[in-house]
Amino acid sequence: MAVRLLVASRNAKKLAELRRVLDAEGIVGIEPIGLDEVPDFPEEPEDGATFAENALIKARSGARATGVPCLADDSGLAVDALNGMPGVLSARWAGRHGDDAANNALLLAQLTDVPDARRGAAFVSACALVVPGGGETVEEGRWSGSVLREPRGKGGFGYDPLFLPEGSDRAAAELTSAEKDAASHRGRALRALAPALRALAERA
Ligand SMILES: O=P(O)(O)OP(=O)(O)OP(=O)(O)OC[C@H]1O[C@@H](n2cnc3c(O)ncnc32)[C@H](O)[C@@H]1O
Ligand SMILES: [Mg+2]
Repeated sequence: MAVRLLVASRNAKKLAELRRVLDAEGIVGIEPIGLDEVPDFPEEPEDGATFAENALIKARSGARATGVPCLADDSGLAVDALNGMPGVLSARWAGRHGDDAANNALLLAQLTDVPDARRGAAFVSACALVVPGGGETVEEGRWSGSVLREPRGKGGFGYDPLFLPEGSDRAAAELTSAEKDAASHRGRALRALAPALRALAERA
């Protein structure tokens, strides 16, 4: 029988990406379930200083509350000219959690006078797996690029319309899902976690 794996994200588009990458990895014996399939539990504040700490906060609380192995992602955009911010504050950069349009507008305004040569940035994802009684694993993935001067494309979510991946002539929001997953911070972090997920499936 398959091991249930709670994929703990309240961001529907991020959740879809996580499920897609898990699917593509073809890990036999894992059945991903969402937060809507387990009883409600209180959310803990994502107040860690790093993506890895926050990913662990989320995965630990999901595993503790449900007794089910839990996978969580914490991610964001680290902009060179802003000393790595918005970073762990990416989801609420303009003040209101998850307001992508306001976050993008504020980021653009902050970078108005930053020349093209200094608009470097990277998406970072930390993916954490916490198994009750079975340990914790965290893997990080990075996707380097730069911040555009105006939004382009309708795909993805968050800062994707403003992110030009290194070596690409299309913004992240102009890529197909498969193209984004192959290159993205989240795709890389989750693929690095695949051995731990396979071990979990085999243990059961
Ligand atoms: O914590 P959960 O419930 O998973 O959902 P969230 O949206 O709050 O997720 P985070 O706390 O990890 O914040 C991540 C933010 O960083 C940005 N971000 C992360 N990955 C991104 C991606 O692939 N493309 C564009 N923006 C991204 C986007 O603004 C997200 O809201
Ligand atoms: Mg969050």
